[in-house]
Amino acid sequence: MTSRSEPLFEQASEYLVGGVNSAVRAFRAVGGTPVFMQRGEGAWIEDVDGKQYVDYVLSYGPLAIGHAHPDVVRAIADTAARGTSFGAPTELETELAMKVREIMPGIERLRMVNSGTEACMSAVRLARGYTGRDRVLKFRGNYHGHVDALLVEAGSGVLTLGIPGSPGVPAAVTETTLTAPYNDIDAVRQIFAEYGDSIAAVLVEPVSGNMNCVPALPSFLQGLREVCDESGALLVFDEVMSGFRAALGGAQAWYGIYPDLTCLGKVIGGGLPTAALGGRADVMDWLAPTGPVYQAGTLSGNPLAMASGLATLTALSKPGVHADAVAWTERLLAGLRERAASAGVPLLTHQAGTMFGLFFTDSDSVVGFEDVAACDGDRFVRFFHGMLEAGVYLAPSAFEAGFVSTAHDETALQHTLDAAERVFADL
Ligand SMILES: Cc1ncc(COP(=O)(O)O)c(C=O)c1O
Ligand SMILES: NCC(=O)CCC(=O)O
Repeated sequence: MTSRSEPLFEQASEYLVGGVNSAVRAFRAVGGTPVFMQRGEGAWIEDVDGKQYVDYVLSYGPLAIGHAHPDVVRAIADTAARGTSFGAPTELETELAMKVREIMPGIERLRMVNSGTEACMSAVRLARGYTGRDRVLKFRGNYHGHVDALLVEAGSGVLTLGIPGSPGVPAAVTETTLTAPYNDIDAVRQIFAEYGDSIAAVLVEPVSGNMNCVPALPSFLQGLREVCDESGALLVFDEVMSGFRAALGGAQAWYGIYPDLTCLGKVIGGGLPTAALGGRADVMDWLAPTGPVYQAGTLSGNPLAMASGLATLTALSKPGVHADAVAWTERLLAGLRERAASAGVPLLTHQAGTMFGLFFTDSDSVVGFEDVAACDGDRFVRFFHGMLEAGVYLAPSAFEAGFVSTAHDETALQHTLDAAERVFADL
């Protein structure tokens, strides 16, 4: 079947690098042409040929209440009609910050930024400024945006495209970056025994969503909290993905383990470009203008993004709304496991609230990058294309997490499970 996506992609590739504006959108790992989309409503997206898909990418996470939610569309339109940006404070910025603090009480003070990358970049600078130390520790397979110092053994597109450490990042910049295997607290303790006095921060995805979906072991996060408390390093949870998803209050609420700083992104903007760094007021106040650590942004706290984020978090935090989406995700995964088992396809699933992971493996435990890499990649590629053909949109990589929204309903569930039953039969 020829699709309008093919000529559009060919044309795009003449003008845009690789035809895309984010490396993960290319179909390099699965083959074929990226599908061009033209609209979305609720759980569904429509491609340029008019074909409909149940969407489990949701713009890589932000659309927690689905596409084009009327509250979000109205909030953006009403705000835009009054002006799109001022370079001066607006009430909306405080309103969104208040909403975030209501949902995540550990976050006393925030700074709005434009992307998850910026939030993580500023977290590293702030931690270094606050502690007067240079080193940071991150984990293999975790992704914190394309921050120079953090593009070391990173997940997401770095993994998918097999780019080990990115050219263009000077060795001097990553000399102060230490890495350890995810979920391995003994390795962390060894690193702290050697470098503890010079570590400014430990950055971790408390639910890793960039090497497929791998939740941290509670003992691992607890251990990180302890080593940070003992050594004076700051614990930074990168909740760009897990925020408002692992639980409404993020992974920190899910585990009951609280970081010093939190990076937020994706859902906080409800599909418009905003993100935030937040945390303990005494640390956050080291940022300019109250403190000496410089941070700024022309469009930071943009009114349209604030309005979109506020409408999204308001709808999502109504009683039972997030919980219903979590229950829906459970039914999705149970249905997929049941159908895979009937077809004799080994399938392990992970769930963290409205995030999920599918692993084609006989193993009953996936806790680190090596376990993810050992899964059957060819089977994933066949599964991906089969589901795409059947009208189910998944990320084009076995190293990405899946996402569910509050708009995913019985129709979407049945459509997905019927598709999976047919696809599993041919795997
Ligand atoms: C955990 C995590 N941190 C940081 C980022 C970077 O966010 P952005 O793509 O908005 O720069 C992402 C996703 O891209 C992410 O999943
Ligand atoms: N897991 C991948 C992402 O969350 C980011 C998407 C992107 O870089 O476009």
